[in-house]
Amino acid sequence: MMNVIVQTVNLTKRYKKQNAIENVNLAIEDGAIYGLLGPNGAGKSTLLKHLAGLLRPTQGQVFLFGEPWQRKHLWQLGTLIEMPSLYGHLTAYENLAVHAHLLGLKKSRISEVLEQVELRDVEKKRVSAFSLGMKQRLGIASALLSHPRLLILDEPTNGLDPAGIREMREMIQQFSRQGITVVVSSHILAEVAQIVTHLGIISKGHLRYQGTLKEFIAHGRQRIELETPQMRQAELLLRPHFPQLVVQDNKLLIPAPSEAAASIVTALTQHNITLTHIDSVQDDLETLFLRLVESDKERVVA
Ligand SMILES: Nc1ncnc2c1ncn2[C@@H]1O[C@H](COP(=O)(O)OP(=O)(O)OP(=O)(O)O)[C@@H](O)[C@H]1O
Repeated sequence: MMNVIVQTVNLTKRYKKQNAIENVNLAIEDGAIYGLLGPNGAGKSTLLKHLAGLLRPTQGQVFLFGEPWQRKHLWQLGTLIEMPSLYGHLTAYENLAVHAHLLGLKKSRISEVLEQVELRDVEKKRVSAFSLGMKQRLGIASALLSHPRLLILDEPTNGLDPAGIREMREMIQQFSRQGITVVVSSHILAEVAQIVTHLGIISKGHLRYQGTLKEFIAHGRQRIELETPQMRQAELLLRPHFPQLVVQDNKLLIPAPSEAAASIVTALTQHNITLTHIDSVQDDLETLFLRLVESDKERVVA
């Protein structure tokens, strides 16, 4: 069995009248790249702040590394939540030196983390001249200083251009290869889908899905799409077997796995119905994600 290093049990945070998160049971395995996905206001930051000890739960518990949350865990935890706090008038190196000093770390560690986030050649540049992406990377460098086992990145791709997003993805994969478990939140599935091993989907404060990316993809509905000049006959023939089939854009859409295609072709051929096109189609990740999130639209978090 895999080692779960982050766990929340019925985690609930209430702000005045509203639960920002409600009964969230998160389980993150050691070595995972866990994508926490959800639309704006879903509760991602609130959840991650609890893991970082920045918020206290209204109800429920947080466990890190198999123990109830404790301050000592901060040594094994690197976080980038909201904008990193940086001194614009100081250089990248000096910014990290401030943190390294507070943590009692050797100066050599600063160069190592600057290397890891590829900022070594601009380490003498003032941070006020940095782009957003460079600032994000410097924030991550700071989070890496204490050799964390677990890295929590809240929307690190927010506001980055496509090249910056790709660099961030590559960096996360690199951290993972070094043995760091990474939790990364985003409101855009496509930005992290290529790299995550696990997904948690949160909507209106509820964790709506949690599992491996593979399991998530398997959730996608499969359908067979076919085209024929004898649409009406084909529909009449197939509807008794597939009551949920629909006709759309001159195609028959049949909710069925790809294995059903062979028997469909046989049945149509036996009835002299000509097929001009047949294909097996699976919902893409974005469609699945939106379906989960939208099915929650009417839900009221009280
Ligand atoms: N300090 C606060 N006081 C009152 N309500 C808050 C506070 N912080 C967050 N909320 C509310 O809790 C809910 C969840 O917010 P949260 O910031 O965790 O969402 P999010 O998924 O991180 O969103 P985003 O992608 O926009 O950052 C929202 O409805 C938000 O308005």
